[in-house]
Formats: sequence, structure tokens, C-alpha cells
Amino acid sequence: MMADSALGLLRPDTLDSQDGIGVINPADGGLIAHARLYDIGEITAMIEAADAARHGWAARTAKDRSDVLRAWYDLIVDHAEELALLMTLESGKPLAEARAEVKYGAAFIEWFSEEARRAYGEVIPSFATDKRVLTLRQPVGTCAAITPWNFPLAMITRKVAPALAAGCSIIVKPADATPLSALALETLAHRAGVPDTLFRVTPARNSPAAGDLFCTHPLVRKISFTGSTEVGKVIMAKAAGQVKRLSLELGGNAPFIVFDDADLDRAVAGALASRFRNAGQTCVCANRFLVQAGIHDAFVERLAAAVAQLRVDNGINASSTMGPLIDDRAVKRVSGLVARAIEEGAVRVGGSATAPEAGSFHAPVVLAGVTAEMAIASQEIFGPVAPVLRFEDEAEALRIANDTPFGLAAYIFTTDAARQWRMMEGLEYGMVGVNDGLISTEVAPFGGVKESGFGREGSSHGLADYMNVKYCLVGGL
Ligand SMILES: NC(=O)c1ccc[n+]([C@@H]2O[C@H](COP(=O)([O-])OP(=O)(O)OC[C@H]3O[C@@H](n4cnc5c(N)ncnc54)[C@H](O)[C@@H]3O)[C@@H](O)[C@H]2O)c1
Ligand SMILES: O=CCCC(=O)O
Repeated sequence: MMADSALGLLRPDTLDSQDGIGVINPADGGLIAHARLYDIGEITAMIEAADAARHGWAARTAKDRSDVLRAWYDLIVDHAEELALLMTLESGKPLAEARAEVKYGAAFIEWFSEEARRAYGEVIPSFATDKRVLTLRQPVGTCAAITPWNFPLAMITRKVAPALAAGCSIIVKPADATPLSALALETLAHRAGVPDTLFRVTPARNSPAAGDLFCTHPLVRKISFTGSTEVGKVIMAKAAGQVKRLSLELGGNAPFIVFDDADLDRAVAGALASRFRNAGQTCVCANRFLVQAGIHDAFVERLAAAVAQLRVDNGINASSTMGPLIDDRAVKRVSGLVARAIEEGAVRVGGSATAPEAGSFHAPVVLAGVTAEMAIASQEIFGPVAPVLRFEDEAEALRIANDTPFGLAAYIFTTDAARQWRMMEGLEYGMVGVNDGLISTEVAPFGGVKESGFGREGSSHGLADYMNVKYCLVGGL
């Protein structure tokens, strides 16, 4: 019944039990609904209609676009419970986390409704008395976005809101596992006054083919991709054919560094929030814990005790603090990494919270005795496992932390202000959390360096990602 009221947010034509994809609840394997899938011809038509719609949208005043975005934000807030329920059902995350994601995702729409009115150009002091130098900021045009399943709502709003604020049109292909919250967002946007063809959500019959279409259709001027580094590289290579503008928000291998002088309570609370949020399936999750020798044993003991308190259960149950992984394949991959680490000498610490037998659950795990060479310390785990490595001094911590092709987020826990600055400056990452395990907010620029990608989402930089800077010279004055 509850699911029916949440599914009521979707347009009936986006649900299709004959030919659509079955959306499965990872907590119990149950079927939630069938989402209609679009083929390449239909997605091509959407791109062309979006491109036709964008000129009228861009010609409207910034205030007008801002008001429509604000109305979309208000509708999301009004329907927060249904959206959270859809997300819990299709992604498995506990309801409390799904509610937090609705707030977080909506905050990008509110933020960019305000930023829409501040897309200022510049008048630059001229190099000649009879000439003036200025810049205009203009929308990049029709955009395409490809999004993952781990944050099915927020990964969409932080692309669509700045695109619409800038005056662009945008087509979003959501992850195959989580089309429902994306489709609900689309309905609410249209109800708020976003023109129907300007923003479309298109679950695709063939995701790689849809990606190819975005990379090769001449009307698509920009692609914003959030997902794995592996697929990001494919898109980057294909988009090179038309030199398309790109934002790539890719995978990470975040170090979480605890120094001897850290506040231990803060470090353990930060570790729990950073590593076990969304069952460890977060791109900015702490992926490896580097802990200085003097605090190592106390940290491991306290972390293991806190992890044993996690309530692993179907996210729909109010007592659940950790839900399932997205599917059985993910469970197999994560348990394989844990088994291999133990074979290589890592030790499982503490009792573990138990996980339900049915559904795609994986119990949370703390591993000590991990070394930088082990696969568990060099790959993105994307699961509820905390591998702990011991280090002796700051130089060693920095060397291990930077010794990775990834560069998304890093965390340090230290009360020494000078060390905080040395580490903030020395870490080769797009984002650094100091004495805090949760860094995500719409007001800050979210994004990586190295193989974690480029482009920034949130903040004023997030709007700039959807605008071109045009330099104009006025002579003969
Ligand atoms: N940096 C960030 O902001 C950020 C945020 C969330 C997730 N992620 C990353 O996403 C990954 C987990 O998400 P995932 O498993 O959905 O990633 P994924 O790369 O498998 O899929 C992401 C999206 O790409 C689509 N896709 C898959 N193959 C494609 C292809 N060949 N061409 C075009 N599209 C294709 C998928 O259908 C999905 O919509 C992790 O690596 C995580 O770190 C990064
Ligand atoms: O998974 C990556 C995005 C999570 C976040 O925005 O905090």
C-alpha cells in the first residue's frame, strides 16, 4: 500500500509491466514495479525536442527560471516521504538515510534556484582607451547526464538544477537499478513548470548504447557522468570525437588518517559515519584507515565496538541503521575482497552485527593488520568494510595516502593546527575533511582530481560547469 502511494508520483506511462525492467528491492528480492525502457530512437527524439525547447527557456529571465526551480524544490519537500520510500525500496538504504538524501538532493535545487540570478559576466579593465573588454556567461546548450544507483536522487538534482538554472536543457539516464525515484523527480519538475521536453528522464533499454548516443549526437554539447572510473574513461574517449564538454564524477579510494593527537571519540564517530553510511556504497566513503601507532589499538577496539552496534536490516524497518548492498553480485565482490585480505594476513576484529540471511546483505567488518599492497587497500571496496593500516609518522601517512590513481576525498583527524594545514595542502585530493567524516553539502564544490575525474558540483562552481564564457571586445569607442 505504502509503495502504491509512492509509485503514484510517477506518470502512468513510465510504468510498463509488459516490456519494462523489473525494479527489485535488494532487501528482500521483491518486485517493486516495472519501469518503461526507452530505445535509441526514442532517446534521440528526446534530445532533439530538448534542444528545440532550450532556446525559449534560456530567453526567459533568470528570475523566472529561479521561480520554477524553487517551485520544484517546494514540491519535493511536500513529497519527501514518498520519495524517501521509493529510494529505500529500490536502493535498500535505511529510511532515515533516504530522508536525509531527499533533503540533500532538494538543497541543490534550492541553491541553484538562487544561483540562477547570479550568473554575472565581467567588465575587464581595458588594454586600450578606445576599446572595452567584457565577458558574457551563456548556457552550454543541451546536456546529457548519466547517474549511478547509490544516491538515486541527489546525483540527479546536482546536475539538473544547475543545468536548468544556467538555461540549458538536459536528458538524464538513471541507473538500471534505481529508475523510480528519478522518474518521480521528473514528474515533480514538470508539475512545477519545467517544460516537459526540456528535462527528461530516460531509463534505457541499452545503457552503453545510450551512452554512445550521448557521445555522438551533435546536439548534445555536454555530458555529465557520475559512476565508476572504468565507465567514465569509456565516455571520455568516445566524447573526444566531438570534443564535448565533460564533467566526470568517478570512483575514489579515500584515506581516513588518524594521528596520535586526534580526539578519539570524534575520530570513531567520523569513521562510522564516513565508512558505513549507505552500507559503504558512497564514492567519498573512507576506504582505508591509516592510524598512527600510538593510537592504533585504541582506535581499532573502539571502532569494532561501535560497528558491532549497527543494526543491519531491511531499511524499511525503523530500527535499521544499515541496509543491504545493491545486489548479490556486490555481496560476492565484497566478501571476496575480505576473504582475500584475510588470506594475505589481515585479521577480523571484534564481533560483528549480524545480517539477515535473505536479501543482498553483507555484515559490517573491521580488519586490522592490513598493508598498502593488499587489494582491499587499493581498490574501491564499495561495501561495509573498514581496513586498518598502521603508520609511524606524518610523512609515511602522506606517502601512502597519495599513492593511488584516485583523488576524490580524504579525511584527517588531528588536533595540531599546523599539521592540519600541511595535510590539507599535501593531500592530492579534490576534497579534504578535517576532524569530520561527512563533508557533502550543496554550498561546497564536490569533485575529484586524478582518476576520480574533474568538474565540480554544488557551490557557484557547479553553475559554471553548465555555462560558457564568451569574451567580447567592443572597439571604435
Ligand atoms: N564522484 C562522485 O561524485 C560519485 C558519486 C556516486 C558514485 N560514484 C561512483 O559510481 C560507482 C558506483 O556506481 P555504478 O556501479 O552505478 O557505476 P557504473 O559506472 O557501473 O554506472 C554508472 C552509470 O553508467 C551507466 N553505464 C554503465 N555502462 C555504461 C556505458 N558503457 N556507457 C554509458 N553508460 C554506462 C550505468 O547504467 C549507470 O547509469 C562507484 O565507482 C562510485 O565511486 C562517484
Ligand atoms: O556517492 C557519492 C556522492 C555522495 C555524496 O554526495 O555525499
